[in-house]
Amino acid sequence: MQQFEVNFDGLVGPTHNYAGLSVGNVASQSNANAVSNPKEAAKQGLAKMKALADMGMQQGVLAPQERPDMAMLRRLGFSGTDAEVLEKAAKQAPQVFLACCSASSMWTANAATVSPGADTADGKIHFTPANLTNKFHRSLEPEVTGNILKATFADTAHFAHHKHLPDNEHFGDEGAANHTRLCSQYGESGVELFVYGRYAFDSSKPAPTRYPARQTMEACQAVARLHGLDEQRVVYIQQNPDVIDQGVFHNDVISVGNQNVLFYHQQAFLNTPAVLDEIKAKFGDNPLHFIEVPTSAVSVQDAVSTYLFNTQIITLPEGHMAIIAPSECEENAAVSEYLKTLTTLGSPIKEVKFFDVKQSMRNGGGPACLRLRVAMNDQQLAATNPNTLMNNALFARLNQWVDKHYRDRLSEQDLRDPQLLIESRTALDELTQIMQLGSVYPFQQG
Ligand SMILES: N=C(N)NCCC[C@H](NC(=O)CCC(=O)O)C(=O)O
Repeated sequence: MQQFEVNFDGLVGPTHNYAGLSVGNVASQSNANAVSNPKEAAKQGLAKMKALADMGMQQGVLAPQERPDMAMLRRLGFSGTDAEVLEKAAKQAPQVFLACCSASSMWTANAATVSPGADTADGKIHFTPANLTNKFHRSLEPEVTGNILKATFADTAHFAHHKHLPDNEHFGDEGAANHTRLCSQYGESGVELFVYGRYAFDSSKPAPTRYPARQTMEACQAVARLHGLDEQRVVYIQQNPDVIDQGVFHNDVISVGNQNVLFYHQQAFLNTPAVLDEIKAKFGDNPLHFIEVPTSAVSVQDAVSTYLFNTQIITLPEGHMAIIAPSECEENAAVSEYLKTLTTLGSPIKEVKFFDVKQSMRNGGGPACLRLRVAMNDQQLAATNPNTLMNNALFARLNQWVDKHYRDRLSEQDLRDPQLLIESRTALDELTQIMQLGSVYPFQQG
């Protein structure tokens, strides 16, 4: 039986824009009100997906969500025709309106936490959509995320879907962005690392003071329980509150792992030596590589501005690993210098490949934010909706679809245009046919 890690990247939605919605996310805040280019954003994402597929990787696509979120605007009391709802919301509550327009579901590292069958009690792949409670615009995602995941991984013989955790900050959950799995081979049982920023029910514990900790310890434990994980193969790690206060709003901004490699910044975690000891003990005797990047080589500030750790570490069919980095890493002297030495350290990482995902980076989303990892075997892959898997035909079809429906310029003013809502729904309706997802969107159900 063959084993793979399949990356499911989020397709950028037609309303991709910069609204400064994420307090604690430096890029989001500093690009507030910049003019976006949804067409370019979607194409940058598709180019990355195609490049990985061309490297021999299994690559999937997750559909974007319906925005503006008309159901939410109506739930919040804006009434009338669709055009009237948009107009009233934009005028009376501009920040609420902008939140309901965000294309943030593109960052599928926050779509869900996924545990492969090798780790779960029943041998199925388990999915729990993230509730994303800390940011209103992101809290709009989990229901439809669940629909899209079920349409992509429909076969209940292989896949188990849970409801997202309670919509409350006590169970704040940001999905795979705070979850890493270490293993020797993808099909063998691994050690799952759950990283949290604070304790919800114990205020005596350390917590950041400037920016929010989005993920709680209690949420991590709930997901591990739901997925039927063995506690002897789970490590709960507290993120260093000082780095959250410097803009590390998710663990995947300061640490990333793949198979037997954990790549992390010196300041990423609290009590690092104890954390590493626990990982080693639970991982067992097979070789394990900890690559710690010292502050003297790369500052936390450079890590945040270049997204050195929001890289994808992938195992190529040839057997060695490559690191997929945003082009910002190449443009920063300290980080590009570090990456040159990284491939000579004797670890499995032998290659660095740079990608331009600037449209996403300006909102604080690097290559790793754009993908959800699902480790699976060939039977599970065969049970996955084949129309979501990247190949030459799907790449060409999705590029055509983007060309037909997406704008190349979007400002705050444009978001209230009722025509944009019609364009977006027309595009998504067609997409559900291309990807054979069924009626996953509220506008298709009402
Ligand atoms: N690190 C990972 N895995 N994901 C990155 C998510 C970026 C996203 N940005 C935003 O939602 C900005 C939207 C705006 O400001 O318009 C967020 O902060 O949740």
